[in-house]
This record gives sequence, structure tokens and C-alpha cells, in this order.
Amino acid sequence: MTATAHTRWIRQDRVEYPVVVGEGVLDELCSYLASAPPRGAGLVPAPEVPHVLFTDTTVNALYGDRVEALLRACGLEVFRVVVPAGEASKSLATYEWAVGEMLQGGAGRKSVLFALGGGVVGDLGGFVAATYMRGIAFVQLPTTILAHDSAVGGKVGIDHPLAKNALGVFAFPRAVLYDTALLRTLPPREVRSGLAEVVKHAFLEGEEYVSFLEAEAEKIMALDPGALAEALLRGIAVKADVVSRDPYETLGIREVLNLGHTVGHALETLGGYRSLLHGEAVALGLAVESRIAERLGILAHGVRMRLEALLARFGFDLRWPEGEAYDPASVVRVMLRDKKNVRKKIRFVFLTDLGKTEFRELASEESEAHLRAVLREGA
Ligand SMILES: NC(=O)c1ccc[n+]([C@@H]2O[C@H](COP(=O)([O-])OP(=O)(O)OC[C@H]3O[C@@H](n4cnc5c(N)ncnc54)[C@H](O)[C@@H]3O)[C@@H](O)[C@H]2O)c1
Ligand SMILES: O=C(O)C(=O)C[C@@H](O)[C@H](O)[C@H](O)COP(=O)(O)O
Ligand SMILES: [Zn+2]
Repeated sequence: MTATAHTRWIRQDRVEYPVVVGEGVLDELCSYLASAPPRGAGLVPAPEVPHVLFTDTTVNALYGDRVEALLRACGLEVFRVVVPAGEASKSLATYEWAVGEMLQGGAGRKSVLFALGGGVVGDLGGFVAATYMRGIAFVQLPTTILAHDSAVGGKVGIDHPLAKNALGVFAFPRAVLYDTALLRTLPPREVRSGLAEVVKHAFLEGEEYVSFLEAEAEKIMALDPGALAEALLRGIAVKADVVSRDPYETLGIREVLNLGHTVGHALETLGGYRSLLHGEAVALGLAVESRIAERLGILAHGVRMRLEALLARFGFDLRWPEGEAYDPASVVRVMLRDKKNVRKKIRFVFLTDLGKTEFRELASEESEAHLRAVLREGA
């Protein structure tokens, strides 16, 4: 293992898996998987069946050959399933196609799926693995900043034209190996998008993480290895803490990770999963939801300004997207299909202070009135 690698074991329900973060961790993929805990995952992929390297077109072009060679060097037979890059691949059509590729490639119950990519590959690949032949093992090999969130916690699934992540299950990876050297090829828009979930984790955690981001924003955007690793490790720690206390989002704890997502997911859906990136939608959702929290009189003074200032420093455009599709009435119609909802009301998670949240269920009329007022203010 490289000297800089950090390993954090995550316990969810009865499952425990390591999240290993560091420059170059992929080079030790094979030995790491096979080693027993606490160093490794203790996962010895069967040599007698083919395994699946699941990735997207962009990541495949950059890293597919290298990762396949690493897996072959451990004596594993591997074939690739490569989906088009982008959110539109988190669809039923791509899922069906990918399962066909798995069947044609001869994947069996003992096959392990290695999901090499960002959140799209992790969510879709994880969902394929969780359902293929009623479930095969999978390993997350995240390659985006955003995936410090998506690769951890076991939510896998796909979108429906009517609702984001409408189909999915909870399924935990056998290991997460996060090689931060791969982040250097990310385009600036994807760097920024990933930072939305970092900001979310920071405001959920509190003052220390937020002031760290404020102090190190430029270094993080420039992918300075030390600052970036610390930003990601802190985010993973927040996520790990929440998901281990509420693995299946049944206890009213994990829902806090949906901060910014009630509005954000609706915007993504209304854009047909092709306009706003997930992080862009979440950034706007964080800003708009914090303005609603202010209107409700539950958000401590100054927090919203700090949140918006940090998002702006990371380069987010916090203006409401143009076009009739994003009319507040339409946003409310989509939010009414949010998974958190109860009693036909929209269940929001609002910040009340740094590191503090509160759930509120708002009727659709009230939600729409708040959205219209926030838009008038100029969000
Ligand atoms: N399961 C969860 O808990 C969870 C959490 C947060 C987000 N998500 C999901 O994650 C998805 C978004 O993930 P994302 O932002 O990583 O998007 P993504 O997977 O689409 O990756 C973003 C883009 O960057 C490219 N890319 C990936 N790695 C690269 C690299 N190292 N160098 C150059 N290009 C690279 C990809 O090909 C893609 O075009 C959304 O679908 C969201 O719903 C899931
Ligand atoms: O892990 C979680 O729980 C989250 O809510 C993390 C979110 O960042 C992520 O976008 C998640 O996929 C949203 O899940 P959903 O249940 O609201 O679809
Ligand atoms: Zn998210």
C-alpha cells in the first residue's frame, strides 16, 4: 500500500467494507483485494470465472487498459462493459443493455463487477451487480470528486424520466479503492460539480470543515493533493458516520444527506438529465433551500451567505435555470414524487445552523409560494 493511503472501514448493518483513499492505490488493487482485513478487503475473486470491468466511454479511454491489465496481472479473466459517459446512462435502457453484455460475456454468480468511474458508473454498475443473477459482488473504483459521496453508503440505482433514482436498492460494495491521482484528468466543470457534495458535507458537519474549505478553496480547485485529499477524507468521514448510524435511511438520520437534493433532483429531472450536472443541481438546491429556511425563520443569521459565498468561490452559477421547464409549479410537481415525502407533503431537510438540520413537511402550495418568492429575490 502506498505511504499516503488512508483506510477507513465502514460498517453498515452487518456488512463492513474498507474505503481506501490515496495516490496510486489502484496499482495495488489486486494484492489489496486479496489481503485479509484490516489491510485488505479479503475478497479473492474466483479465477475460474470472468470478471467485469464496468466503466464509461471517457474513463475507459483514459484508464480502461491500465485497470484491465492490473486485474489480469492477478490472474483474473476480465471483460469490459462500457456505457456512454453521462447521466443519461442511468436509464432502464442502458441497464438492460448492460445486463445483456454481462450475459453474453459469461459473467456468473462468482463474478465480481469492478465499477471504474464516477457516480453514474457506480450507481448503474452497482445496480447491475446488485440485481444480476440476484446479486454479485462489486467493488467501487471511483474516479470523480463527486464519487467520494456516491461510492460510499450503498445507494445504487437508475433514473426514471419522472423521478431521479426512482429504481434502486441498497447494496454495499466489497471495497472502495479511491485513487486520487486519477482526478487530475477531470475537466474543470466536473471538478466543480463534485465540490457541491463536499460543500454539503461541510455544512452538515459544522464550523471546522466549513472554515477549512473557505481557507483552502483555491488549492482544492487546483487539485492540490494535500488540500484535496483532506477535503475528500473529511467528506467521507461525514458520510460514513451518517450511513453507519442509519444504513437504510429508515431512522430519520440518513435523510440529512439529501440536503439540497429535494430541489436539486427536481431540477435534474426537469432538464431530462442532460442540462444540469448532479453537483450543479445540488449547489443550486443548497442555495434555494437555505433561502427557504431563512424565509421560515429557522436558519441562523449569516449561514446562507457563507454557503452561497463558498459555492460562488467554487464557481457555481446560482441563478435559476432559464426556460419554462423550470417553472416553480413544475418543480413542485416533481418534488411531490421525492422519496422522502409523507402525507402528500414535500419533506425538506433544512439547515438551521452550521452542522444542524431540521426536517419540515411543506404542502405543495406553500412550497411553490416559497420558490416563487426566492426566485423574485433573485436566486
Ligand atoms: N449513490 C449515492 O450515494 C450518490 C451520491 C451522490 C451522487 N450520486 C449520483 O452520482 C452521479 C453523478 O456522479 P459524477 O458527478 O461522478 O458523474 P459521472 O459519473 O457522469 O462522471 C462525470 C463525467 O466525468 C467523466 N470522468 C469520470 N472520471 C474521470 C476522470 N478521472 N477523468 C476525466 N473524466 C472523468 C465521466 O466520463 C463523466 O463524463 C449522479 O447520477 C448522482 O445521482 C449518487
Ligand atoms: O447517500 C445518501 O443517502 C444521499 O442522499 C447522498 C446523495 O448525495 C445522493 O445524491 C443520493 O443518490 C440521493 O439519494 P436519493 O435516495 O435521494 O435518490
Ligand atoms: Zn447527491
